[in-house]
Amino acid sequence: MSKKIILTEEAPKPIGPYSQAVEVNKVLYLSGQIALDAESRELINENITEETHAVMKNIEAVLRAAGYGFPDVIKCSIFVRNMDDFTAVNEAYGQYFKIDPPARETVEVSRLPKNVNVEISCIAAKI
Ligand SMILES: C=C(N)C(=O)O
Repeated sequence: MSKKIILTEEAPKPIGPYSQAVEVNKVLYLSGQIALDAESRELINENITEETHAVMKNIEAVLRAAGYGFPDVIKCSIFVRNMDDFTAVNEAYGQYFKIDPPARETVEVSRLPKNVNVEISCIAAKI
């Protein structure tokens, strides 16, 4: 069994005791990403569409650092602070998964780190 910790400057540094991603036997477990800009560490949250795209950009950076891409993603978990954002989040998120989208759940939660509106984690695998 092999285990590799992924850390890239192209995505935000972890804001707690977790790794951006951990790869075990060609399966990549990504921590939840929020819309923090990797360089400025500022939140990108003018609106939920922009925020969701910023989250996906961070996910893409972590995937890329590990040698994966969106087509390798098999499962996502979406946490939103307001389920009224469901449609807008879907519209932005869906642009990254146009064919055979990953399995997924979307859950409304009372609060998220740094009071963001959306956090997304995922699992990718080299099949
Ligand atoms: C942002 C996170 N992934 C966390 O706090 O766990």
